[in-house]
Amino acid sequence: MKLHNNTIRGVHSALEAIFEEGQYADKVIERTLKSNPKWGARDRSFIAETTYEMVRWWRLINYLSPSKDYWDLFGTYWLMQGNELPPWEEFARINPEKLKTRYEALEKPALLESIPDWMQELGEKELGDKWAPEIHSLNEEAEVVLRVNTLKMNREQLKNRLAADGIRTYIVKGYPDALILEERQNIFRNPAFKEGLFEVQDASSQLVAAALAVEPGMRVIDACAGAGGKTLHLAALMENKGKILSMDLGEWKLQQTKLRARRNGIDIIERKVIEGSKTIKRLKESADRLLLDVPCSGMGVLRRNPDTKWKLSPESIAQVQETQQEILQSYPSMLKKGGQMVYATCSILPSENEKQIQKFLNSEAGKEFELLEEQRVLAHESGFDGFYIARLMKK
Ligand SMILES: C[S@@+](CC[C@H](N)C(=O)[O-])C[C@H]1O[C@@H](n2cnc3c(N)ncnc32)[C@H](O)[C@@H]1O
Repeated sequence: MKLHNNTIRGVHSALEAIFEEGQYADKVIERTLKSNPKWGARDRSFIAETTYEMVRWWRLINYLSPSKDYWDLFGTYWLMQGNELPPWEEFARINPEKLKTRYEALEKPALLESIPDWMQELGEKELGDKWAPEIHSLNEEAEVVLRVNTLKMNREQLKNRLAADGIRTYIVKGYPDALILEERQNIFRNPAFKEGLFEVQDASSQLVAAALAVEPGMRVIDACAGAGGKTLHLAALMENKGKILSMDLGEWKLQQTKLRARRNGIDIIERKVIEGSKTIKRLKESADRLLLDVPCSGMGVLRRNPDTKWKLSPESIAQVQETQQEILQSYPSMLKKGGQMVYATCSILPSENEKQIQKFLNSEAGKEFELLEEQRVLAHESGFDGFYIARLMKK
């Protein structure tokens, strides 16, 4: 592949914004591409992919690179990918043989997998033998997975519709609404997206709403709804009949659900900002089903958000664990007796998952609950994101 000076500069400025200004990788890439409308499709995908991969391998690249200069870092990455460097003076400091020898001598797993030392220790402690294959898998590029909006068409129809536009997809057993793109591309530009025929949602994430066993006509609360990915799926499973109360701390997040619901042809969603314990108390025993898609470390979705590796810390994980238990202690009061709830995270750490559920069940608030099933979805076993899903019933 031929390298172009200006696209490499685009990657440099994106990396600068991510590492020196602490901005989120996905937002930075979106902005970089938007501000340079002259770049063609190839240049765009080069910039997006290279930035993501350099963020993912940042620790290893920095270890192997002769300096912290962005040209040295890029050149090192380019060689690591098995490419050759053009004879540009920008790459004069890089010695491919030296780099290869240094790489081959590496033994430290945290360097080889390009993660912080604390993350390696935590992963080993929590997952034992499963950690090595899991982190290896979490370093791979994520696939683009669609969820067909069954309110508008079935999966086969969507598959054919996309095929007519030259977009090839395949299906995987066990995920009834999922279609996976054979080739990565900007699918949001396709008219089928604008018509609300699908959402982009990882296959593991699609298991969450499905686990809640909703039925048309039910009253459902999605208590950590964010921008509404699972809310939309719940509405489709309910055939757009009944009521979903979509709640979160921030109004701006819930606003996004409004637009998405309109595109999806959904009109059973009500939004409510959580203003404190009063909001929760007012909804006592009002829901047939409750989804707690709680905030988490995001350690199961490192494929999609590789910058999480560098933003997380043991302290931030401890803090989010506190929030998870607070939510478990208070929100289930919104569920009717005989109702069911799902607690889910996109983390692979038992301390955010099984251990939180056990702590809840052993507490006063958890006394009335029974654990019906739990699924630990690991990336290296499923091929998709890492998730945890527990279904409980209020007796
Ligand atoms: C994993 S995300 C939710 C993703 C969303 N369900 C989806 O499918 O797109 C967790 C959400 O919990 C929200 N959150 C954080 N603390 C909360 C709290 N105490 N109560 C309710 N929501 C909270 C965050 O704002 C965030 O949107």
